[in-house]
Amino acid sequence: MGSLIKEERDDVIQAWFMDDSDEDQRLPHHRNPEEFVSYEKLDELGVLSWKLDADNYETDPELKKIREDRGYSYMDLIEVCPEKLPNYEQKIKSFYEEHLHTDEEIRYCVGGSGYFDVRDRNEAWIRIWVKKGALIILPAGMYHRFTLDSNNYIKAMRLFVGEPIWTPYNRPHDHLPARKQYIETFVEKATTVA
Ligand SMILES: CSCCC(=O)/C(O)=C/O
Ligand SMILES: [Fe+2]
Repeated sequence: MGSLIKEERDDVIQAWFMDDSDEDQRLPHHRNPEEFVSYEKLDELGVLSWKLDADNYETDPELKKIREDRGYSYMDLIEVCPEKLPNYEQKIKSFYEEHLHTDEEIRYCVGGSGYFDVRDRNEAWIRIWVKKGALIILPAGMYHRFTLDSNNYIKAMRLFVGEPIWTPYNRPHDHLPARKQYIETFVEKATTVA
């Protein structure tokens, strides 16, 4: 995972660069050889992650603190499977269209698993596999998509600051302020390093 020291998070979150194959989106799509992506690299892209106690999410003090620190007042649960999600086929298709949101996308996997794919600075796809216990935050303005894996089920907590806005803006939506601000963070980081 880029670092030789194993982290607790590795059990529930893994990330790797994707191959270019058009095969079933629910397959892992590793490159050959596999190229894993470190948390540091995800962090540079603005993607944050934690491993939490998903069996006790209702009382978990760590989740409570993250919500308080980041102002996540809204919370609901979504189950992605044909029996539980209305308009399942349509939703699955739209989740996998490359899109961005004008706010963070915060998802906490409390059951099942799935893949969040995000673009790196060179437009390569990074696949982030989340399993039970993984909380991830994708920054506003980042192009991404979501698919179930071959287990075909995820139960996720959705968090938000205030009233949620779920609108996906399919690529291209480069003119949106959220996208411009996201790009600007790279420019700022590059300037700071130089
Ligand atoms: C696992 S939650 C469903 C996916 C979703 O809400 C989203 O916006 C994907 O980008
Ligand atoms: Fe999204």
